[in-house]
Parts: sequence; C-alpha cells; structure tokens
Amino acid sequence: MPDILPNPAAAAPPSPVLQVESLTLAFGGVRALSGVGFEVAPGSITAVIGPNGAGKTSLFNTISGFYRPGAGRVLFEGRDITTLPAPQRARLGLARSFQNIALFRGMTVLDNIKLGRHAHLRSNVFDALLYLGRARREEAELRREVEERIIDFLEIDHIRHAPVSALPYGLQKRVEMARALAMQPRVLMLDEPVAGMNREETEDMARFILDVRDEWGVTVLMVEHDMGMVMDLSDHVVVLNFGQVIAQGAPAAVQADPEVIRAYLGAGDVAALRDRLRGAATTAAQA
Ligand SMILES: Nc1ncnc2c1ncn2[C@@H]1O[C@H](COP(=O)(O)OP(=O)(O)OP(=O)(O)O)[C@@H](O)[C@H]1O
Repeated sequence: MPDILPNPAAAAPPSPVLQVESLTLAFGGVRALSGVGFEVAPGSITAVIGPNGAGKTSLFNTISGFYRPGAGRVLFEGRDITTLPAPQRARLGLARSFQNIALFRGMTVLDNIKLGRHAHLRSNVFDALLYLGRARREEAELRREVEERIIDFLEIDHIRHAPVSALPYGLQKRVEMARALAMQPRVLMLDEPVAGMNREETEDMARFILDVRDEWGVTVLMVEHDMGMVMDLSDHVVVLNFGQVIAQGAPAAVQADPEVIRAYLGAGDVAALRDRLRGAATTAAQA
C-alpha cells in the first residue's frame, strides 16, 4: 500500500468544455447524424474528420445552433444549450467560422472584425450595423484593445483598411478567424480553416490555430480535410462516417484504426492511404 494515497481530485480529468451527447439529425429521409457523442477537453484542439457527406457540417451546425437536433444534447461548460439560438451560444463563448467565407466583402477588414464583436453583443447584424454608428466611448476603448490585439496576433495590420474583396483567399480566411476571435470565445469552432489554401497559407493558419490555443487559452474544435494538419495539430480526433462516430482518440491511434482506413478508402488500397496519412503527418511536422 502506498504511503500517500492519490488525491482523486488531482487525478480526475478536467471537465469537458463541450459535451455532445447522442445527437441525431435528419433531413427528410436522410439521417445526417445518428447518436453522435464526444467530448471536448478545455484547452484542447479537437478535430472532426470524415469522408464527404459523413455529417461534419451537420454536426457543426447543430453544435453552433443553426440546426435543432431530433434527439440528443449539446452541453457547453456543463449547461444544456441544445435549444439555445445561435447568437446566444455565441454570447456564451462559442464562436465559429464558416466553410465558405462569410465576410462582408465590400467592407474593410477592420469593419468586419468590429462587426464580429457587435454581432456578439447585438441580436442580429442589422442591430450591429446600427450600433456601430453610436458606439459608447468606454466600450469603444475596450473594443479597440481587443481589435488591436487580434490584428497584431494575426499579422493583418497592413490590410486593416483594405476591402475584404481585394484580398487573397488565405488572408480572407484569416480575417474570418479574426472576426470570430473578436467575440472573445472560450471555444472557437473552425469549419475547414485551410480548405483551398496553398502550402504557405496552410502553414500560417496552422501556426495561428496553435497560438490561439497556447497563447489565448481558447479551446479549438475544427472540421478539416487536410489530414497532415489534423494529425499534426490535434489532441483528439473524432471520425464520422455516415453520420456516426466510427472512431475517436489520439491522432496516431485514429490514423491506424482499420475502420477509419476503410471508411476513407472503401475497398481501395489501404497501404497507399496509410502511406499518405503518414507522409502528410511527417511533412506537416517538418514544416
Ligand atoms: N440541408 C440539407 N438538406 C438535405 N440533406 C442534407 C442537408 N445538409 C446535409 N444533408 C445531407 O446530410 C448528410 C451529411 O452532410 P454534411 O454536409 O453534414 O456532410 P459533410 O461531412 O460536412 O460533407 P463534406 O465533407 O462534403 O462537406 C449528407 O447525406 C448530405 O447530403
């Protein structure tokens, strides 16, 4: 018998910041999600992956409040938010970006970031636009501080007054992340953050995602197709196929899971996929 008994509180894992329990979602006859469950640990980077049509976007939309599940629950910091409208979830600290950039393209980078902040405070974007014109002084101060920190962090100072439409794709994605950060979230949901990016843009974004977690203490939940990035960045990977969780765990374990390999390849060449996954992970790690 050991001299000192282990302290159960110290040994207990931290409570999850986000809990997804048995989510089910259907579109007519199509079951987009069936009994999906997983947890997101505070301070982690968790990735949801899966082949096309697996249910990743449906899951993201259900967690962020754009879809109401047929069954199951979503808990944020222990609170049941399943029926809470999306803006209220954002106000609680659950912010997201979108697969297809959802910025106001005619507006400047800075105004988009400001709107992120005010969309958070106000019930809709039109209120937010009105509010921009009559922002209170003290609040403006605080807001400016947050904005400056974000602009500095994401290295977008040189484009702050540029219209979003004039920017290359990679920078637009970065601005979208800036807008989500302006909501000062505790959990940041990123929908395909590096989709369509070249290698350099991808590496930049990967660095920002790590820094958001490490320097800002924001928990990250992302959907991403880029295997190299997922395997390199994530602490926990959840794999969906046909609306169900077929595997979850540490990247290395998930990567080696035969069911995951089958899901991605069907009856194809398993060895080739293994090589590709390993290669991608190695390349990303070397970058
Ligand atoms: N609005 C919708 N109406 C009807 N069916 C939908 C809708 N959205 C998704 N689906 C269906 O639900 C299933 C899951 O789709 P979802 O877009 O969530 O998958 P995904 O994993 O995000 O795919 P991708 O990687 O291609 O973005 C698919 O069969 C899809 O056709």
